[in-house]
Amino acid sequence: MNSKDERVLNKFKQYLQIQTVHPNPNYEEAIKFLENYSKEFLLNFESFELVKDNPIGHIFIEGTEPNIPSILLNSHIDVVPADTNNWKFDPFSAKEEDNKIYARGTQDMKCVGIQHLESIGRLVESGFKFKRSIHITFVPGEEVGGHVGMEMLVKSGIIKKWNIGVAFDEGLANPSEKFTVFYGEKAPWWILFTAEGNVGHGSQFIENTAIQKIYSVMTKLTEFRNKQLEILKKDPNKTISDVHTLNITQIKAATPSEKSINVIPSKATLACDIRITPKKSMEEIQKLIDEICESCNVQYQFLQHTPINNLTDLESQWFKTFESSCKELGIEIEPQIFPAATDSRYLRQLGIPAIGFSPMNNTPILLHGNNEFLDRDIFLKGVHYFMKIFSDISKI
Ligand code: MET
Ligand SMILES: [Zn+2]
Ligand SMILES: [Zn+2]
Repeated sequence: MNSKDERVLNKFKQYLQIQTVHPNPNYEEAIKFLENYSKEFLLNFESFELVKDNPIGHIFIEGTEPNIPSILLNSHIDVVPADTNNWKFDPFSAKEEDNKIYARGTQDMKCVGIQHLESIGRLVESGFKFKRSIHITFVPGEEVGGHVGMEMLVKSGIIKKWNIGVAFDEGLANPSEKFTVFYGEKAPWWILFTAEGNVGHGSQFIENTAIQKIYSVMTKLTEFRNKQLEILKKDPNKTISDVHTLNITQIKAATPSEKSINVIPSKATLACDIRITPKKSMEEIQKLIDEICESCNVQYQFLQHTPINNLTDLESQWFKTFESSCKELGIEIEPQIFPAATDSRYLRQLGIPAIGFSPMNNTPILLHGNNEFLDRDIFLKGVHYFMKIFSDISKI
């Protein structure tokens, strides 16, 4: 192991140890860490807030042709919670066993954040001159919808100002020898249904209660969910990205006093997480929601809505160059549609081709799961892959 590799492994572990976990991510410490790390490569680092207490880290390297479209390397700083009781080690200790580093964020996606910075830092250090300008961003809030991070970067006009030609963001591990690359993703729609209904004594036959209405909503949503699963199961060539998914993730109803089991509450809510495949029209889903609201006499609101879902053109010069870099590296890639959501959707909405790539082959997909880990050698190889990919793509 050479000293550069030792160093980047330590950086990776330090970043993992910073508790940027919801619901109270420590962004301040992460930004300080990223700033110091950038300074070691003499990279220009700034941080700014578009939403209070949600800092965005930004490294800018001006290209020798600063007016042609630039390259964006984006990662999110935040991670989802981890239930310590179900882990082998403390999920924020970054403990290593059999060459595997265990921590929340090893796969999703602190690995990629470090790899972006380290690969660009090494190239700059070696005297490599980028033709295209490079923007590296570290954004908050991806795991809770991206509203305080990437969505704001887009809405504020900053992304437009940066004149981005191509963006890189997260992907997923692949348990085989191959690497998965994402050229699109499902559109997340998070919906909150609200029912209001009759109240009364818990001993009576009260009609049209809020809970009965929400129960009907649940039945209809579950029917839809089961139909999608059936479509998927029937055809062995289909993957989860070919169908919509739907999960009911919250149900709430109670009188203000939870002890009052004999009082029928006036209000009930249900939240569901729908992921719409870009292979089918969104209209079908909107119709389903409207039909449910009409027939069950409930209201709805979007907690998350992606009205446009663009794909990255696999024939574009950007993707073709990425593909040929991988070929030269001797790694095989499998282009796919991301089954969940990433910040790439905000970029693709602007028509920016985004490539979702987390270089993790021979690795089980453990994002958001227990004992999330990444092998140290796979992580280190990723730095080299990115060096080649970014230097190639900056030349076109
Ligand atoms: N990446 C997370 C997910 O797909 C949060 C994105 S916001 C819909 O669930
Ligand atoms: Zn992620
Ligand atoms: Zn995630």
